Amino acid sequence: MNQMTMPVLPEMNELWQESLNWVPNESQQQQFQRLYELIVEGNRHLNLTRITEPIEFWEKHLWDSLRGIARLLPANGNSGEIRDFTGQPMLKAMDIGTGGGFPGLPVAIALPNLSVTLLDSTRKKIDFLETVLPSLTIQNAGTLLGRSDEIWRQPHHKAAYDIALLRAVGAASLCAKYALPFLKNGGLAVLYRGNWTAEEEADLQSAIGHLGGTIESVEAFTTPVSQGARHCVYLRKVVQQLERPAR
Ligand SMILES: C[S@@+](CC[C@H](N)C(=O)[O-])C[C@H]1O[C@@H](n2cnc3c(N)ncnc32)[C@H](O)[C@@H]1O
Repeated sequence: MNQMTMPVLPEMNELWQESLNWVPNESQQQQFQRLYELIVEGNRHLNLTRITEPIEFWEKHLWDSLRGIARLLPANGNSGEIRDFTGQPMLKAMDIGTGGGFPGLPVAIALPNLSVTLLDSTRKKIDFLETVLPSLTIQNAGTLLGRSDEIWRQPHHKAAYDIALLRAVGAASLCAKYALPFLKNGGLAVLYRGNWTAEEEADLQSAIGHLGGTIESVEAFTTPVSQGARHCVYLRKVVQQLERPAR
């Protein structure tokens, strides 16, 4: 298989359907393919990812990104409104430490009604993403340069988001400290993890109380091609934080 040809097209539709009960439409498939090409190209100048083989890219970047928000994916490829547990529409997501755009870019492609902010503290990565967005013709994502532990203090970012996504940014307790200040009451943080231990959960539990967060669920699953172990930890923002989060 040509390195630039990613098997996102019909070959993978069965796997999308079986594993996520969702199949990208043709335009989303083209955007995934283009994203793959742009990441492979960007990797020549920037250290974006070690994952560049087509199937691995599909599994560890596309599928993995979408597995975390599987509960929000509309069935049968239509782009329905996303609602939170109170029935309010979920409109704004923040991908904290997005790097080369994961999980935020696949999420923005899959959920066109969600507005996704791609936040990273590394200028080169944000500059790269600035070139990627027009190439993908994504209207519902934008970039933000800065550190999460500083940006959240700005009034238009504080408690302003419905969803926070964090993958490979640090310990779960640190991710929670980054995420919860951005969330509205009722908002959801998705922590993408590999293995998950009782120690991590205890550490997370003790970090989130004063930030107004609660562990809603922990989902354990394996990836559909290489059967790698994964966990997604879902945190719910239940009250406004009582103290300033630690840096
Ligand atoms: C290992 S990369 C992970 C990238 C991507 N989330 C992924 O899963 O492929 C971690 C990224 O988080 C960024 N980062 C770490 N701490 C951050 C913070 N407090 N605020 C914003 N970005 C941060 C780094 O610059 C880096 O690009």
